[in-house]
Amino acid sequence: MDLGGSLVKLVYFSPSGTDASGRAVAGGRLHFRKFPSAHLNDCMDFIEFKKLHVGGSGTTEGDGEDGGVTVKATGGGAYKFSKTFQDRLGITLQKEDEMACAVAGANFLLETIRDEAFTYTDDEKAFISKDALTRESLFPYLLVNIGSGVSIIKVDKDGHERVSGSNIGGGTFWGLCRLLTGLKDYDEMLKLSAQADNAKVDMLVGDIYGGRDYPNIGLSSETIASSFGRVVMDEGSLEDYSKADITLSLLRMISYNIAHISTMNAVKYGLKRIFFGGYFIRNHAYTMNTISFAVDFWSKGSLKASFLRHEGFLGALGAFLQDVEAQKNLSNAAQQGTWIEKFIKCSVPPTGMDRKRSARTSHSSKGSLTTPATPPRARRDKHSSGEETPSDRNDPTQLLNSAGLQVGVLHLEPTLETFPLLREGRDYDPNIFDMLTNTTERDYWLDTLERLQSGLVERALVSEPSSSDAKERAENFDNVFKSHLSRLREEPAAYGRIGLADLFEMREECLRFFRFNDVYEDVKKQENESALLVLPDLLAEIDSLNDDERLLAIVEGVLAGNIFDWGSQGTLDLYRNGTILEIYRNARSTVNRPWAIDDYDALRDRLNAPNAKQYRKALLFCDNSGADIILGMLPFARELLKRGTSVVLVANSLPAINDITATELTGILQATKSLDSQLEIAIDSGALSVVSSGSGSPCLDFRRLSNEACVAARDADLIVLEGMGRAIHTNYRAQFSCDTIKLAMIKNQRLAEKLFGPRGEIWDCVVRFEAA
Ligand SMILES: Nc1ncnc2c1ncn2[C@@H]1O[C@H](COP(=O)(O)OP(=O)(O)O)[C@@H](O)[C@H]1O
Ligand SMILES: CC(C)(COP(=O)(O)O)[C@@H](O)C(=O)NCCC(=O)O
Ligand SMILES: [Mn+2]
Repeated sequence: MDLGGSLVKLVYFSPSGTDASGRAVAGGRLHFRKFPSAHLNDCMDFIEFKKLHVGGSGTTEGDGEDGGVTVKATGGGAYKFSKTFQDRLGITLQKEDEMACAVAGANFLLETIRDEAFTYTDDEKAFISKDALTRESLFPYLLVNIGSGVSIIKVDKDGHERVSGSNIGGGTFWGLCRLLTGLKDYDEMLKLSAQADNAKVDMLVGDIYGGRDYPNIGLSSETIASSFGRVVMDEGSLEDYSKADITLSLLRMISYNIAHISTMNAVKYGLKRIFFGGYFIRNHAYTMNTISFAVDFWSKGSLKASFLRHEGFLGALGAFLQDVEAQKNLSNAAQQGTWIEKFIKCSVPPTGMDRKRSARTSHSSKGSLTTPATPPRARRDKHSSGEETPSDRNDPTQLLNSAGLQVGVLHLEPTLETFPLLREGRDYDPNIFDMLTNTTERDYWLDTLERLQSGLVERALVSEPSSSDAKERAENFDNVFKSHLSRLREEPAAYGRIGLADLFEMREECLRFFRFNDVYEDVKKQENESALLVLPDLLAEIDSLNDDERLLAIVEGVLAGNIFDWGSQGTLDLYRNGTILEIYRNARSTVNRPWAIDDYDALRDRLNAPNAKQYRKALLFCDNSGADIILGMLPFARELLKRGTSVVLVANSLPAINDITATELTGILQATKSLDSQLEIAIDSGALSVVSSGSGSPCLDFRRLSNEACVAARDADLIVLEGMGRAIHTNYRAQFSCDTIKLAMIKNQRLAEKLFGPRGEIWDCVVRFEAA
């Protein structure tokens, strides 16, 4: 914990415990929460609700006074509230140095978390690349923590020193603002300042020089000559000024002052980089613009201000990292594993937790952590006390906005690794386009996902006909996911450099958060059963063809099967006008060459040339259930097996839309054994096997693949990526160190045009063959 003058910040780790199959796994999640220091009870309620006071990682059980846990704590409140925590929760606060914690937090974030640091110019975030933030290139730097007061710390590779500070900080802004405007809500103050004109309050250079610049010393007429100086000129009193203008003027005064002192210190110590943290910044555009401008101005362009997304949590995270156990666990796990940030706010507990709580609620004055019984409304409490009110807290939309969504939950996934056959290394970006800079694409996909929402919510409801709270959970899912979408519309860089893959994954995570674990379960089951019925005839038909005809029929089968993607509007529309069988027949008869991307000849030559050397081992990354996997990918696998290639089918660990999961696929393979002797032999001998990918998304990020898929890849010489999510939205340009086949049917008109130009059309296909 970091118990500051204004806010209490809490960082806690929830260990994973066991995975889906019940195996113990390392890793877990780092959560970030803040509470107003004035409402310490809310913080203690939360600790009690989450049972953080009964031990776990980051707390040390049984070694505090009275056998309670100890919690690493920093900030003045660690002293001031020591007794309060002991009395109410039996927690012993173990005091840690504030500067050491801020530095430890900053270093950890900079070295570990993707897109943590960014520069800010004219309302635009530019994320600092990981290469600039390695141990070698990061140090020394200046860390400026703007909390209630300001600490200025010089950080070296092996130590730090608080070189300066200022009493004019976030608390000053907040205090003066309250006095001058009567406003108490911090966010309201910031919002106000966005539509204000500080020139009404500040004395500008132009006010003194009769509207002219003062070019000799580089001052434009717009430069503030004297903050609040205009008031004296105008002989004004408080009523004459708008709250908004006063707020902005204060904000600029304080931001400039801090930036100025920081720049002088950076220059004095010869430091090239300044990172600004602390909750004062609040990811607020005006504040960051002002600080960036001032650093640039006072350093004559030689320095740039950088900001941290976890701005307010440096101290609390640093305190957490002081715990020896926590440190050991994290660094062990992080050595092989990956940190993945997920933006599903756990602010709205699933209703199950709600129940548990109400049963044992007795101490709490406000039932503040429960899920609403009525649908949440997007409104703001007019009589806001300046803090999140219980009604705000019950409102997922409001929570997402007011809780400051620029930080997510950090998942430590010790079993996910970079795919060994990925050729690009550090430069690899799975996404086909950059959502941050490409506004048209961003808008299109945000719109598309928004339009698909109502159908998905309906599906979620239908998938749980006998659940009494399904309606409520579906509504919460809808609200939370939509607020993510609107958050991204408002501030595209809110979550760092996320791409389309992250959006699709976020949607799945949101579903899971509201306990919709597999909304297509029955659809998948039914389509798998139907496809299995047809499989023997299809295999007989395929076997009657000669080598070239057979390969072509098999590839066509994969493409046709890939039409069954219930996440695309195009397929959903087809289904309204025809049966599954009709869609399949029609797809089979229309996937004719030439395809939009057609490397088939090269592929055929590679496989069917007279002396062709067959592949040793192939990894097939599978996509959808039903006809796609059973009538498309399995015959393809069987063909490779026939040629002596061993085949590993890689499928999702967790459900995503109607994608086949590894568990389901294992069941399907068992079922095929009685239908086809070749498959039976291959399965029993281990020549055909299934591994899970580690993913629960319709897309694939090769930087975080399951350990078993990575192990399976070691001696593979062919990989096959199937589907729009895995081969187009992601990995379209990815390059691998072995031969690669990318197969997909494009189920979106606009995407087809984007890929193939004006002649591109929905249902076009991609057959790409790339030699190692
Ligand atoms: N919701 C909020 N409530 C209060 N202060 C906020 C809020 N959001 C941002 N702030 C600003 O952040 C400052 C506190 O920053 P923080 O880094 O938490 O420092 P401290 O540890 O001193 O509390 C406040 O003084 C205020 O300027
Ligand atoms: C989520 C998907 C990438 C899955 O496609 P698949 O990988 O199954 O081919 C796809 O359904 C999609 O992009 N849907 C949204 C766009 C649309 O409705 O056209
Ligand atoms: Mn799919």
